[in-house]
Order: sequence, then structure tokens, then C-alpha cells
Amino acid sequence: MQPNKIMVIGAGQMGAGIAQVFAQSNFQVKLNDISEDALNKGIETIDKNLSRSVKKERITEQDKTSVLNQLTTTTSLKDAGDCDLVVEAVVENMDVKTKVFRELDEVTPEHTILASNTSSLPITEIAAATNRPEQVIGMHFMNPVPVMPLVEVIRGLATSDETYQTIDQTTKALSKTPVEVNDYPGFVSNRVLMPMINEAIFTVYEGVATPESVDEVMKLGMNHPMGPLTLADFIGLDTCLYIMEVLYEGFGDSKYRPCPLLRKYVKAGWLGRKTGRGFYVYDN
Ligand SMILES: CC(=O)CC(=O)SCCNC(=O)CCNC(=O)[C@H](O)C(C)(C)COP(=O)(O)OP(=O)(O)OC[C@H]1O[C@@H](n2cnc3c(N)ncnc32)[C@H](O)[C@@H]1OP(=O)(O)O
Ligand SMILES: NC(=O)C1=CN([C@@H]2O[C@H](COP(=O)(O)OP(=O)(O)OC[C@H]3O[C@@H](n4cnc5c(N)ncnc54)[C@H](OP(=O)(O)O)[C@@H]3O)[C@@H](O)[C@H]2O)C=CC1
Repeated sequence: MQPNKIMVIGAGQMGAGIAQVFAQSNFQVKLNDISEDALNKGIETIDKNLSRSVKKERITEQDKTSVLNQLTTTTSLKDAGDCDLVVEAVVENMDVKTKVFRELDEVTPEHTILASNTSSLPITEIAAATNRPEQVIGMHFMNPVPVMPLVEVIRGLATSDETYQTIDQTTKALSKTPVEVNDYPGFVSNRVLMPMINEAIFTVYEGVATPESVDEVMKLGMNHPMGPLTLADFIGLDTCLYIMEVLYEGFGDSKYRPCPLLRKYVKAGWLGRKTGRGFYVYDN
């Protein structure tokens, strides 16, 4: 059965984008967060993105209103009680995620699929917190969600073929491209991307070059749309550190050790664009 009613949990940069693309494809979406403030910011971001599309004459003012009408907000997970699919996009922390999944398992109907937008955490372990591991799957959107065409779809050890097929079809209904991967630390996307970002941070740490020079090298020399340090600030340095920790612990290989400079910035609260400072300073 194709889902119709969706809950997206976490109204941060990923959750807001995920809610937007579902609403744009006519799904009914409940956006959930523990904080009203985060929900307001999430809706504000969606509103801003849609207004930009109206300005560019990609959609009409009426389209914008109908997308916004597909969206409601809530701080209660119990409101997932009539949802067919839940996509979790809270902070990259196993304890927080398993707590959310345990609660979702209690409040959602039997048929509901529980998906995680985790960047790197094991889907199999998240699934084991529920009594329906065959209906738990990774649905990993890329940032910025409204722009990036990929969804990495991660099968946990127990994920059923039926769940996989439903998520594959749902991803296509969002006009995005699903790519199937198995459940290993960092999956494919962050196993390849994050060590490059971490290595770029090492080049700054070791005084090889300034952040600006590192980014110029990768943009002009390798045609990357953003340099790795700009991208790290964009993703969030806390998220980058969590992902490196997952790779380091998951593979037990020193090649994944997080750069001390990354740790230092995160400890200082320099989390990148979202806090106004990371490798660069932002005027939020
Ligand atoms: C960490 C993980 O687990 C996984 C990840 O997500 S890793 C991160 C993956 N993402 C990337 O690598 C992004 C790399 N960067 C890029 O592709 C580009 O720099 C970019 C698409 C973000 C911006 O592109 P650009 O050409 O430099 O800028 P710009 O012309 O302003 O934007 C292009 C389009 O994206 C839109 N856009 C840019 N930033 C946006 C945002 N944050 N939200 C929504 N839309 C955005 C713009 O509105 C514009 O749309 P139109 O074409 O409809 O006008
Ligand atoms: N940033 C990126 O580029 C990408 C991130 N991801 C993944 O997406 C997830 C979210 O990342 P991102 O959006 O960047 O993070 P953000 O910090 O922007 O957003 C996380 C949101 O979740 C909220 N939250 C925390 N705990 C709960 C909870 N128990 N219930 C409901 N909401 C909660 C936070 O509220 P508060 O701030 O009040 O704590 C915050 O609003 C992570 O797993 C991350 O790894 C995946 C792809 C790309």
C-alpha cells in the first residue's frame, strides 16, 4: 500500500526539507518537533523556499498555498497514530533515535513503515528497538532536500522486500531517485564523502592551507559545487563529527579518526552555518 499520511520528526534543516518535498507531491504531512520554536522556523524555511519558486514563476501563489495546506505541525508523537509512514530526522544520536522509534512502535498502526534519515547510524540497531524490524528502513535524503535528486535507501538486516518496494515507489513519487544500499557504517554516501571532508579539515589543522584555499582547490580543480569546508559548515560540524565517530567505531580503523580541529570546533559550539560560525562566519 502506498502511504498517504506522513509524519516527519525533527523540524531542523533536513526535516523541514523532507516535509516540503512530501507536501509538494500531495502527501498529507505532519511535521513534529519537541520545540515549537523549531517548528515555526521549519515552516518559515518552507514558506521562504516556496516563495522563491513563485518569484521564479515555477509555481503559482495558489500552488504555494496548496502545498502549505498539506502541512500541519505537532509536538506530540501520538499524532502519528493515523500515519502510514514516519520519516525520522532528529539529531544523529543513537539513544535519541531509538527512544523515538520505541515510542513510534507503540503509537502507530501495525502497517506503518518507520524510516530514518540517519546519515550513518545502523538501521539494523534502530530497527531492533521496535517490534517491527521488517518495517524499518533508511530513507537518506541529501541536503538541500528540495534540490538534491538522490535518496539512499538502506535495507536493515530484517527489512522486508515489501517495505523496500514501498519506499522505492514513494521516493519516485517525490520525483527523486532511490539507490539501494546495505547497512554498513556511513552506507555509501558518507563513507565516501565524510573522510574527504575530514581530510580537508586535517589540511587546515596541519597548516597546509587556509579554509579558503582548500575550498578553491576542490572547486576549481575538481569541479565540486562547494568546497569541502563550506560543505562541512553547510551539513553541520556536529553532524560531520557524529558521522566520523560512527565510521571510526563501526570499522575500528584509524583512517576514520575525526580530526582534533573538528572536535574543537564542535566543543566551542561552532557548528557551521546553523550557529553562524564554523570554518567561516555567517550572517544568519
Ligand atoms: C551529510 C549527509 O548525510 C548527506 C548529505 O546531504 S551530504 C551534502 C550533499 N549536498 C551537496 O553536496 C551540496 C553541494 N552543493 C551544491 O550542490 C550547490 O552548491 C547547491 C545546490 C547547494 C547550490 O547551488 P548553487 O548553484 O551554488 O547556488 P544557487 O544558484 O543559489 O542554487 C541552485 C538552486 O538550489 C536552490 N537552493 C540552494 N540552496 C538551497 C537550500 N538550502 N534550500 C532549498 N533550495 C536551495 C536555489 O534556490 C536554486 O534553485 P533554482 O535552480 O530553482 O533557482
Ligand atoms: N545536515 C545534513 O546535511 C544531513 C543530515 N542528515 C541527518 O538528518 C538528521 C537531522 O539532521 P539536521 O536536520 O541537519 O539536524 P538539525 O539539528 O538541523 O535538526 C534536528 C531537529 O530535531 C529536533 N529534535 C531533537 N530531538 C528530537 C526528538 N526527540 N523529537 C523530535 N525532534 C527532535 C531538534 O530540536 P532541538 O534543536 O530543539 O534539539 C532539531 O530541530 C540527522 O540524523 C542527520 O545525520 C542526513 C542527511 C544530510
